[in-house]
Amino acid sequence: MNVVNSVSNPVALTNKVSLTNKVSLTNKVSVLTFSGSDSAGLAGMQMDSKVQHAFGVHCLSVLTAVTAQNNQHTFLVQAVGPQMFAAQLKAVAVFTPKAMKCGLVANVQQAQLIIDTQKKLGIALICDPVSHATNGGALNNEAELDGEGNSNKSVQNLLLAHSTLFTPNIPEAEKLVGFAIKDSFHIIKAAKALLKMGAQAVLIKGGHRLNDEGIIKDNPSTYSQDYFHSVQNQFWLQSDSINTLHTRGTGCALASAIASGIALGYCLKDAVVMGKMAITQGLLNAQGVDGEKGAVQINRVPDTQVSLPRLICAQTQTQENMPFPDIGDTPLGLYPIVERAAWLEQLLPLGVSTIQLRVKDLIGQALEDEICLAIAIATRYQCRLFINDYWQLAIQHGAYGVHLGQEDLAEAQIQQIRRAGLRLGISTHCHFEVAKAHAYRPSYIAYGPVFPTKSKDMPWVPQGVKGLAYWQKLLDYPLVAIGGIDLESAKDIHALGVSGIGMISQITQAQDPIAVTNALLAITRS
Ligand SMILES: Cc1ncc(COP(=O)(O)OP(=O)(O)O)c(N)n1
Ligand SMILES: Cc1ncsc1CCOP(=O)(O)O
Repeated sequence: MNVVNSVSNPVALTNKVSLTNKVSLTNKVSVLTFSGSDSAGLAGMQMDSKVQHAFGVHCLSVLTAVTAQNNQHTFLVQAVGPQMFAAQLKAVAVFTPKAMKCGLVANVQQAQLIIDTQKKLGIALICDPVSHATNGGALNNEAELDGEGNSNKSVQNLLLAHSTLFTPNIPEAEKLVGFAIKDSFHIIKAAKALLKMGAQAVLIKGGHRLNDEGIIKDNPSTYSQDYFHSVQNQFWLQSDSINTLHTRGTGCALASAIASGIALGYCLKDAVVMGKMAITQGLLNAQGVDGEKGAVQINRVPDTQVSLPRLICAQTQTQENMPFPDIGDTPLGLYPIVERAAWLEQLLPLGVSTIQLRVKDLIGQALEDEICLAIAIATRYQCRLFINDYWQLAIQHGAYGVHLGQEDLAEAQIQQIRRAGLRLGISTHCHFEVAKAHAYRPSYIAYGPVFPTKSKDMPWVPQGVKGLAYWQKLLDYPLVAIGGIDLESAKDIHALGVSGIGMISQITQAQDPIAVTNALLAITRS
């Protein structure tokens, strides 16, 4: 089934409330997990269970095999027999999992039963094709596990054809597509081939094997990058490489983190970003065990900016890898968003230090005149004026900055804005968009809607104060809260320590905009 297209609630197509909001105190959602047991406790079901627990999700555990392995050797692998496999499936049938995850699948019979279960439940299947442990030992080769003579390749082909998301690394993808993957073009070609073979989406884990030019090389490169491909979305997730020995269990952990995100109600592309964040943070926290090589350590929902990948898609323009200029030492504070320059004459004398001109109904000379007038007033009051959308006019007339939405990013010449020395603010509404904004290194990130808003049609679930708190904790960028904020809620939002509070209607529709602005300024200065 297609997570992206088949969710009945249209809101689920785009985003959900934050993780902090989403985890219910009285009931957990579950992920139906099919994996092997790893005697070293570094991968397999042991890792799946830990990761899902970290996300506040319950791990329903159907064991596919028992493996006797450590970091050096795989001693023995025994598939769980058909009777035991069926009994486990029967036992977990009382639950109503929200996603499925499979790792090591021992044989075609198991694969078929997993697929039958997925069809019956109609939930997403996140499939990590496991064939070898990091110690090099085969985990589901045909001789040991499949008495029917079916090869591992047929197990993977079967699962691939029914996966909502399939997450091979490069060697695993190479085996399935039948050609060598040597650069990023081959990765894209392989992703397309895997979709043709039936997967609804793939995430090819390039890991350390890609260098800056997208060419695979043997030495660890400066960053790791994974490629996501579905019919609707294609993007790279790029993170700085982490120098650690303790990398066991990353494949299992990634698929489990993504399945957890789906179970919590996030759409696939957000769950994939969350999964990548979990791995990066988990590698930074990784530890050895008794002096032996250890595993990625995921013990909480990812909550640091260093874990956030840079999301690069076709529309992302070449990066100069330079951040946009900062907004200075003074937080953005109260950030009114107005449609005419005349508002600046009213609000700036009150001490408003950041404002946005968001004109939606003018074109040509009238638009340019409005922008010029706003810049002149803002300059007089030394106020930080951001121009919404019209970046060329903002550059031409020397505005302080530009604010762009996600769609505008594709059309604007970002490098021109950067080279002209203007600040850049970017709107975001979910993990996917925050990771996309991060690739531009903007001056600030705006996140919303915090509450329901009447000022703009928005398909996004309002995040609430808790959702915003998650991003305020995570991001090092100055954060602007926006959407449905009023005098009362402004206090709670300010208390989170956000840099700015963006507002349209509370000021522009107020009976007494001056009084409201003064009251809001008192809050943001407190
Ligand atoms: C501070 C701030 N945040 C968000 C927005 C919304 O911008 P955008 O997504 O470009 O949508 P429109 O404003 O163009 O409708 C904003 N303008 N300012
Ligand atoms: C433009 C925009 N972007 C996210 S919410 C929003 C509208 C904010 O307006 P209001 O403050 O009236 O809710």
